[in-house]
Amino acid sequence: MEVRARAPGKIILAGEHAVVHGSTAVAASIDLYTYVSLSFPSDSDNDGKLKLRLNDMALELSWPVGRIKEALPDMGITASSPKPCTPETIKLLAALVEEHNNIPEAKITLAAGVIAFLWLYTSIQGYKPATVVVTSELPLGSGLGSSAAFCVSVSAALLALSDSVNLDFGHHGWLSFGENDLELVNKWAFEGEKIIHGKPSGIDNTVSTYGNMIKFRSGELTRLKSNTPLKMLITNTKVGRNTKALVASVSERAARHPIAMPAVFKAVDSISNEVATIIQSPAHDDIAITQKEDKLEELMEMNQGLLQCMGVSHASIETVLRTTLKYKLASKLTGAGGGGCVLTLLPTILSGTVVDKVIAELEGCGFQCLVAGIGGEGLQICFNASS
Ligand SMILES: Nc1ncnc2c1ncn2[C@@H]1O[C@H](COP(=O)(O)OP(=O)(O)OP(=O)(O)O)[C@@H](O)[C@H]1O
Ligand SMILES: C[C@@](O)(CCO)CC(=O)[O-]
Ligand SMILES: [Mg+2]
Repeated sequence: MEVRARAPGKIILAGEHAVVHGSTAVAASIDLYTYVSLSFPSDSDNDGKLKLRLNDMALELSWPVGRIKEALPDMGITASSPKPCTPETIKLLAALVEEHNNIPEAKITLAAGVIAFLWLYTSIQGYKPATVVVTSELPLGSGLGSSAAFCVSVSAALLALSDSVNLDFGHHGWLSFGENDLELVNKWAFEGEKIIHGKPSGIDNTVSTYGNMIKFRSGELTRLKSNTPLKMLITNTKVGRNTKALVASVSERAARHPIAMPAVFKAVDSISNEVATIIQSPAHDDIAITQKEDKLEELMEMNQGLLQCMGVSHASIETVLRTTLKYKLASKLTGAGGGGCVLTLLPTILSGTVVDKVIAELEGCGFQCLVAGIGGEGLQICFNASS
């Protein structure tokens, strides 16, 4: 039996970073997915190994399961009750990653993802030999939630072949989890995100699990019903960055300015709440749609200004902002910033010719543009009984 899971990436429309400090944020899933397949070997091809193939990194890692068992304290399988990985266990897992696999220096940020994988695997499936293959349509480390999509799809595949969820194994095609199972996947994915991000708010794994558009504050999810389709241009500056380091830098700034920074976070909270209200407000004609879009553009610009206050913008992001402003279009960074991706609202009345011109100019700067579908399906799985 093989199971495949797919979990989407996301954009944050308002509130990144501030959400880590208790403010509201608004996020939507995008139609780019990370896929994970999990299969257990038959008796004849069981070589006693856990194999992890990371297609996006062109890497195959493997460990004898006996060695994993020997290296870790006896934790037992805790699939139905997610728990955090202790700093001591992270060290043991890091040593296992180093011991059996030479991750090239250029791919070293990958180690945190592999440690998260091993934590999820051993907690949910124990020490069974298996093959796990990961492939993603998302650019990694660019602000589109690749780490969350990775943690959600890995957790879902592992749980799907455990006794802790209730699924129809005979179902053909993509299948959604029930509410309780979604909650379990989301909790495990959050534990994985903690290993990769240090101090995640949980918004990325939550929007990847549930899909659509959400408002999120202090771990609380509110599903939003958008009344008008939003079209966003996503520009990848291709400047590499690391969410863990950026989240830590904002926390350090907050510690240095204990009066000023909470005021910044509070302003972001008001912006996110206004964005959520506008998104859900009815718009029956073109004039109302344009009015909504004008307000959203202004709020995006205000949010970007506050992200600059937090110190997470970057010269490449400023270049995208200046370029889109020439066409009177509003933009903001999305995700952790420091490079990565920028969102530009494409108003409904904007002509295709202008969109083409903006894209050509941005791509002329060496950036990569994509127009992704917003607010689609969250996590789904698919069984392949024949394998
Ligand atoms: N398809 C994948 N294969 C292997 N590792 C992955 C994959 N996707 C994500 N990762 C892990 O996640 C890390 C990137 O996470 P990071 O949080 O820095 O960026 P992001 O999630 O893309 O952006 P953001 O958190 O701002 O939305 C990678 O270095 C790797 O450890
Ligand atoms: C920067 C951040 O706010 C969003 C990253 O997509 C981190 C988080 O909320 O965990
Ligand atoms: Mg991430």
